[in-house]
Amino acid sequence: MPTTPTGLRVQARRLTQRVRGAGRVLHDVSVDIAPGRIVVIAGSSGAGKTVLLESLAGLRAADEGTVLHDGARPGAPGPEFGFVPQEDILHRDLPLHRTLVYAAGLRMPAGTSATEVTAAVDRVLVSLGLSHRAGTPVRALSGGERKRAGIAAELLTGPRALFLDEPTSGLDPVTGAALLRTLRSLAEGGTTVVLTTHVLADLLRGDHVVFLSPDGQVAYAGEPGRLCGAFGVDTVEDVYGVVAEGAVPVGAVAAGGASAGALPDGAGSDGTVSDGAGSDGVRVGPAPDGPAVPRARPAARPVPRRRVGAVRQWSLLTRRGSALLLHSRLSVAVLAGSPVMIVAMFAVLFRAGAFDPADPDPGSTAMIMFWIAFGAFFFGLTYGLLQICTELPVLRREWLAGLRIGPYVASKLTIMLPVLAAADALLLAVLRALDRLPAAGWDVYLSLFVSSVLASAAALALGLLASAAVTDPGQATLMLPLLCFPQVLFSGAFVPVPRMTAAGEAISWAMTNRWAFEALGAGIGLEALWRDGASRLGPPLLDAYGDSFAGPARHGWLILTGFTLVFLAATWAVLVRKCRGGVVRDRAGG
Ligand SMILES: Nc1ncnc2c1ncn2[C@@H]1O[C@H](COP(=O)(O)OP(=O)(O)OP(=O)(O)O)[C@@H](O)[C@H]1O
Repeated sequence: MPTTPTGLRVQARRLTQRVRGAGRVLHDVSVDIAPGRIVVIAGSSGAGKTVLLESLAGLRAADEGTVLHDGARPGAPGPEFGFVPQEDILHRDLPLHRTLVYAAGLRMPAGTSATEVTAAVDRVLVSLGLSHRAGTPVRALSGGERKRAGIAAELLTGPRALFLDEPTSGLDPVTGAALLRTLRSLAEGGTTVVLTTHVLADLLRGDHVVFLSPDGQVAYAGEPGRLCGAFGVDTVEDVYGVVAEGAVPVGAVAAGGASAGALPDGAGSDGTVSDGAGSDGVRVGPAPDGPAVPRARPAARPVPRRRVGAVRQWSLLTRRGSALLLHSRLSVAVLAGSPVMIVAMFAVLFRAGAFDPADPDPGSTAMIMFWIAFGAFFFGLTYGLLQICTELPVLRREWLAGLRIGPYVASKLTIMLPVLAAADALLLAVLRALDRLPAAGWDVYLSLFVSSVLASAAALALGLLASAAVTDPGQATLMLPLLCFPQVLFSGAFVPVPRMTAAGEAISWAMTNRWAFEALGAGIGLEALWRDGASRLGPPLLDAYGDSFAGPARHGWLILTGFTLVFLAATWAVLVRKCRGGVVRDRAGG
């Protein structure tokens, strides 16, 4: 495993954090974490452990106070930074080794050869005891193995500091202890390790403990062995109890806001959590007066790494996305199943020969065109809706490591568009084969195909936007009917646009389905069929639909392309905002 001779020194000085909806979460917290140590952040649920961890990692801007890395504001994460959140930061469907190879491709500097990537992956797998699971899909790993797999991804670049949010939660005591031993060996190799935990045993396995009180102040900062004694209790469990009741360590200054103390510029000689408050390194009491908070120096920039270029990112993401799609049974079932089901339903619903000019069925022709438009829309929307929300934690972590959102969104389009085109072609081919569509020339079918694919592309982009905007797959599923309903009602198929109210007509402008319906109707020549066909129903329908099908199909294509671009741009903007939210660090490569 690549290790560094010296870990990162991490300091927080009089840090106060507020969270919208929760108010002040951390208050006047000061800690000084020396390189190569394991620091455990503990405290009751909601005490602010995660907020402190993210702040120390530079992922959360300080409301008051300062966070310093090696004495400077947190710089670009680059290879010195590893962060393992509670959520999985690896996709679950591919074998572990392959998953890590993709993760390495995005994290390691441009120019790293495939052999070097494989060697780095092999090394971290050995060091985390996962070599024998290299070929196992991530989803089939045990909880402990998955945690270690997440850590493995972070170790690929040999970080100087590793931040972990509850790495042992959900693990049995033996597996948890083994994970802590792994972290110990990393610390011995020079890495600074900071973790949050609820597991009592973890507190005693670190070098230092920062114990937060329920109101987000440091109740104790010091050696684990002195924790119980400091509060005059026998067990760590009791510490939680007395801290919740507002107890302070025996002999501590009780007045004022508790704090680990504002730090002098320089860690204790033991290089640990230190506050200048005595040999036990524990202070609970007001921070000393005076200019305790030094002004942060401009970030000392690490040696710039050459970031993987946008085209290579796009290519890597496209390959990974395609592999993930094919490995997920659910995705394959949705991709293949929904077109087949819809085509079968259309075949059963409509009679043959509706387009026969000698005996046309004008009402059915309009409905067939509408349902082709809606089928194309539905394929695109369902394919897009689960694309992003299911992997947001992975995206966020990779964004921090240098992933660009543009290539990410482009890769989604690259993967899904050919599948959508195939579904649309299948729909048209089957309807033609069953005589639900007329015997017309290639030019007509090319026009129908382009209209369908553009309708699918716009719906895919809308699905991606919704997927980026929601917070979980459950919300994305709820979006499906919400997005489909207006597309049906305001498409102009059931209530023709000229018969709508002014408000309805205005809304119909924003419906991609309206433009797809009109482009399809124009492409197949509905107007001529209704006007010249041998059906009495044709002229009244023509009258009702007005000039819906009068323009060239190209008109609809342009509008659908515009919608696609707007939705994609909005997806990009939402994702950039979600990734940036509160992050104070620059990104890898600037
Ligand atoms: N995104 C958020 N929106 C609203 N409140 C938040 C958010 N993040 C944190 N909080 C609030 O901030 C406080 C501290 O949260 P934090 O997750 O740091 O606690 P914790 O000590 O890690 O808790 P736990 O041990 O349960 O994970 C909590 O009251 C929490 O509800």
